[in-house]
Amino acid sequence: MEATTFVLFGATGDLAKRKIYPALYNLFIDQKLPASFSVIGLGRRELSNEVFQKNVEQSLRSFSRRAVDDPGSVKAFLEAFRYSVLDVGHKEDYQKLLQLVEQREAELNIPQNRLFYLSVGPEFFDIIATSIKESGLGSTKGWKRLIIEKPFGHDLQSARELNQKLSISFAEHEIFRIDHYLGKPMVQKLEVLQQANPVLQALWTNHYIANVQITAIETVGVEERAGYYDHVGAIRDMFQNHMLQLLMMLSIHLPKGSTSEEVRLKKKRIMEALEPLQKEDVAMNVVRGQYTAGTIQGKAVVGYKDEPGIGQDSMNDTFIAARLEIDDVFWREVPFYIRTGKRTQEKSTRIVIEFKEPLKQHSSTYEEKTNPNLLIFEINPNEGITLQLNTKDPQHEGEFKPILIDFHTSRKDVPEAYENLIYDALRGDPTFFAHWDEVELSWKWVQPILNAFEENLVPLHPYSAGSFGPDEADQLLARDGYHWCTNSNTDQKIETIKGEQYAYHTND
Ligand SMILES: NC(=O)C1=CN([C@@H]2O[C@H](COP(=O)(O)OP(=O)(O)OC[C@H]3O[C@@H](n4cnc5c(N)ncnc54)[C@H](OP(=O)(O)O)[C@@H]3O)[C@@H](O)[C@H]2O)C=CC1
Ligand SMILES: O=C1O[C@H](COP(=O)(O)O)[C@@H](O)[C@H](O)[C@H]1O
Repeated sequence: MEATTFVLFGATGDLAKRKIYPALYNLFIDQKLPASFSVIGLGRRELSNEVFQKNVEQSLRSFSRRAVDDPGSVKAFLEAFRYSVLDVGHKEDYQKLLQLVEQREAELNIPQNRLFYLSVGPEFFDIIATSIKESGLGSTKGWKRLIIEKPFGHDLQSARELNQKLSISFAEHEIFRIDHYLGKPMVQKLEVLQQANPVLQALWTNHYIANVQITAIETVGVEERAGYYDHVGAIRDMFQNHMLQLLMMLSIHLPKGSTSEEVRLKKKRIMEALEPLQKEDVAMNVVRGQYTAGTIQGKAVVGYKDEPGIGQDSMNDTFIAARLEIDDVFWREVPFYIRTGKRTQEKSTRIVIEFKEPLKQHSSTYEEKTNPNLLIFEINPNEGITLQLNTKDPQHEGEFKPILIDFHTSRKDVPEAYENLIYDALRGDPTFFAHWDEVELSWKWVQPILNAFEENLVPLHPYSAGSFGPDEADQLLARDGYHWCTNSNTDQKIETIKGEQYAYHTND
């Protein structure tokens, strides 16, 4: 991997502390960083290099999945870090930064490969990109890349404006838009699993698949993010980006050896084939909810309106469920159900594929006793794949009973999303970053929903914290004869498996 200078805007912030430093450290331990690597952290507050390095070390101790117990490794890692004060609006700070970058490049005798990571509020993306160009930081003899955090715009128009501004300073192939769901190992495996398994390839169509359910629910509430979250809600925070990316990754068909360009093109095709919603149809296909007081894992929690920083009149959505259809030859008439929400009963990110039951109409007894075949991709907090099949139960007069074929991975062996993504950006591999075309098409699809919410055309359903969202989200599926497959009605009885192994379980 080529020697690189990693320039981190927002080096004193929460994301840097919790995700970026631990990811860099884990890559360092795994020898996945360039041999010559320089990090320059930026923030408004005055810090010496020593204090900055101490802060980074503290973040490793708090958040790294790897042990931080070898003083030699920790020291070698921290030696790469320098700090410079920068206020995004101060031109002279960029000149100071340029001098420091060049000085470090000279000291380490490395080419001018510069990776700029914008871990700051979205209001600064534009000015930083422009200043990188104007200050000369972007005029390198090597390559330059820009990693940009979410949110990418607030709606279709603002996303287009932001992209237009960024494109003055960086070409599309130099922009790496983070969607951390694309860095999750199981999401990255979806592509490989399909390419490497003819059985999955063969089944991946509307001939065999009855419906697809994509869930990302969490027990946490708004936490300390009222200022941000109350303006975006679940629709912008999760649905427009993470959930639609999961839908794209699941539904693309990829031949073996597909390039990153082909992956992006296929994802774009999916978004283009997504049946558009008219504003007037939103209420039929989208459910929005807001949590009220309840109990989560035995603990009483307040409702959204009583959270710090949220007003009693807030109409913000903390839960979204939607029914979507992809109008292409593979997926026509297969409903995709998506739901995401805060303060639900469990933390679970998963994709469930429910298979059709072609013989169902021919035998009433068969119909009564079997369960649908399910293929479940567990993404978070556990990672695994489960296939639910039916077999006969000799102990119960030959009744059908579901069995689960199950593969789970131990969490400590799984790289964090940010590790995968930073590693890819260092190598210049854009496969698991959001291309502008996808971002624009996602906003385009979501825009009528935003408009319908704005005009109050969609009821905001209350749901108790600790539930699975409003009942209306269940009705979305019930109308088509389906129900959400949750942990409690599928694999609740799978034991936790330590290490990486295959297992076979019955579900009785
Ligand atoms: N935290 C998270 O879990 C996630 C965050 N994100 C995104 O990552 C980005 C960063 O978030 P987060 O770390 O939580 O934010 P924080 O508020 O914790 O940190 C913001 C950073 O920006 C710096 N900053 C603020 N104002 C200026 C300025 N005028 N000039 C220069 N630097 C400035 C701060 O430095 P200082 O105060 O020292 O000046 C600080 O380092 C955001 O876009 C957020 O949406 C995305 C997903 C998850
Ligand atoms: O991007 C975000 O994601 C988190 C959930 O991420 P996960 O990796 O824990 O599933 C969500 O809590 C947050 O609101 C959102 O901004």
